[in-house]
This record gives sequence, structure tokens and C-alpha cells, in this order.
Amino acid sequence: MSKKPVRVAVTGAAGQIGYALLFRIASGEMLGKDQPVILQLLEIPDEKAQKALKGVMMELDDCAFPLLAGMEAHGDPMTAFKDADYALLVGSRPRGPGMERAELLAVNGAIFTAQGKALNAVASRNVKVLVVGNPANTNAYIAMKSAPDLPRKNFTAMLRLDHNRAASQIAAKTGKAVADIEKLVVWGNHSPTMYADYRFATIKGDSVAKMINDQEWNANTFLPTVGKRGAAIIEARGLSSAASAANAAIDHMRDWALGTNGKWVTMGIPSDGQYGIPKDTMFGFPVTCENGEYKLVEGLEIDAFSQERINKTLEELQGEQAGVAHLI
Ligand SMILES: NC(=O)C1=CN([C@@H]2O[C@H](COP(=O)(O)OP(=O)(O)OC[C@H]3O[C@@H](n4cnc5c(N)ncnc54)[C@H](O)[C@@H]3O)[C@@H](O)[C@H]2O)C=CC1
Ligand SMILES: O=C([O-])CC(=O)C(=O)O
Repeated sequence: MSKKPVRVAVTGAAGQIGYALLFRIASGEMLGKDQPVILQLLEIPDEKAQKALKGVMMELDDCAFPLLAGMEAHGDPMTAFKDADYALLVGSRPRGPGMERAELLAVNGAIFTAQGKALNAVASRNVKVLVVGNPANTNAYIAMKSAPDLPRKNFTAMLRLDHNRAASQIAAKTGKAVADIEKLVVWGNHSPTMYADYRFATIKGDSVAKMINDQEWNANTFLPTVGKRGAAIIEARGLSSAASAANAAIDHMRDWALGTNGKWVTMGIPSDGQYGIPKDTMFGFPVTCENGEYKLVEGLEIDAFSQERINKTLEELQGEQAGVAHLI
């Protein structure tokens, strides 16, 4: 018997990430090839944006996806999020050259107050929320704080692009297959302060740290490359990453919904105080996923270098959080 369709809300649906994301959700890459979906698409209530959204929906129609059980265009989060089982909050302004993501808080922060309240009012009580719009961690924090009737654990921020970037750099450095890399983690904020940590990583059971054995490369090449990759893409493309961001969103949601078979992945999740990260801080942590729930990997040793990095990214996040107190 075929499965009951689930409702997937996507904001910023006519934007560049939206265009790289919707077709993959509708084809079953996110929730499985046996899971029908109803897309509830939100754009700003502006004639041009709504018209562009209609165009994307025409193309979705033209794909005749067997799993696309329905599709709606919305200009109001109160209708877009109605009964949503999944919500991908992409819609917000991207940065341009020379900007840091945190500078977007002033223009984007308020979006997540309104959308958090709307999720609180109308979404499924089990809704799984992924915030992509930057600065992703703090926007996810705002949305979570604006939705007091939903479990905190339903709110997550996207660190998966950083995780995938780190894996790709390690594969290139070691000459090994990216698919064989396990136990990688990116701690903290989706910003240049993030700490991509391969101390526990393995490739076919062998230690990546031992394979690389080059702390100078770690500190002066690997970490800056991963941390500043978003800016490098903007510099090269003239636009911020879209296809790789959409791909990371698919990875994040698929793993959360369908499980990781014990494999570690990185998710931005609200802390419960582990690793000294204060409760509610939306922080990149290593997790495994099973039965639709993520579980933090606990008990990892934090050495002095790592502690210094974690402190730095935490400090930045706390500064961002303090700056949005008026939005909550
Ligand atoms: N967390 C991550 O790893 C990444 C995050 N991003 C962020 O994702 C966001 C979207 O990026 P793009 O798709 O490239 O931007 P874009 O400008 O191409 O599209 C954004 C879309 O969102 C819509 N929008 C704006 N405010 C909205 C609202 N309140 N409700 C619904 N829709 C709204 C706009 O009309 C536009 O169509 C940016 O903030 C960007 O910085 C981008 C790459 C990676
Ligand atoms: O850098 C940006 O502004 C877009 C983004 O978040 C990324 O590519 O990691």
C-alpha cells in the first residue's frame, strides 16, 4: 500500500536554492522513493516573486513526478506552514561580496520571529524544521524561541554544507574516497569561526589525523579553506552557493528522517548543555539519527586546540544571540 503524503513547506521557493531544491524533494531524494509529498511553497507577497514561484511550479508540473501529490503557492507563513511535517526555511537575503553572514541578521532576523510564530500556531507538532537562511544558527535560535509550544528539538540549523566541504577537502588531501570518511564533525557556528574537526575521523577504519599528520595544514590551510568556502564561492560565481546548499539541505533532512545507520553527521541543534555549550545555543554538533530523531554523540575528548576553537565560535554565537534579544 502506498504511503500517506507528507507536507513539506519550503520558504524562498522562487530563489536560487529553492530552484536547486524543490525538484529533488519532489523526486524523492529527500524523504525516500516511496514517500509522496505535498509542497507548500512560500514566497514574499510581491507580484514578481509570486509570478516567479508560479513559473517554478509550472516546471514542477512538467516533470510529472510520481511522488508529487500536491503543490500550493503561499504568500503568508500562516497558510504555508499549515500542518507541515517538514519546514525548510530558506527564504531570506543572501550576502554579497565582502560581507559576513552575521551582517544579515539586521535584515533577516525578523523573518524568523514571524515564521517561528506561524510554525508554533499551525504546523504539525512533530514538524522538523531546518533553517538555511543566514546567519543560519541564530535564525534557527530565533525561530525556536518564537515557537514555545513546539519541542525545542524540532529546530535545527544547517551545518551540513560545512561538513560536506570538510569531507571533500579531506578526500582530496588523502587521495581517498569521500564516501569512506566517517566520524567527521563541524562544531559551532556556520561562519568562518566554525571548527571542522577530523581528530576522530576514519577512512575504512584508519585514523585520518594519523594519515594527514600535519597540524600546520590543519590550522593554516584546512580550517580557513572550509571556514571561508562560502565567500570563495561568492567571489568566483558572483552569487552565493545554491546547488551545494540545496544538496546539503537534502542530506540533512534525509538523514534526520530516514536515519544514518550509526554514521556521524553534523547538525546545528539546540544544546542541552553538552560539551559546556549553554542550553539552547544552536550549535553544530556530531549526531547520529535513528527513527526520525537525532542523538548527540557525547563523551568526545576536547583537547586544548579544540577547546580554543570551540570557545571562539561559541563566543561569536552568544554575541549574535545577545544582538537579537529584542526579536524574541
Ligand atoms: N546555511 C547554509 O549553509 C547556507 C545558507 N544560505 C543562505 O540561504 C538564503 C537563501 O539563499 P538564496 O536562495 O541564494 O537567495 P535568493 O535571493 O536567490 O532567494 C531567496 C528567496 O527568498 C525569498 N524571501 C525573502 N524573504 C522571504 C520571506 N520572509 N518569506 C519567504 N520568502 C522570502 C526571496 O523573495 C527570494 O526569492 C540566504 O540567506 C543565504 O545566505 C546559502 C547557502 C548556504
Ligand atoms: O557564504 C554564504 O553567504 C552562503 C553560505 O552560507 C555558504 O555558502 O556557506
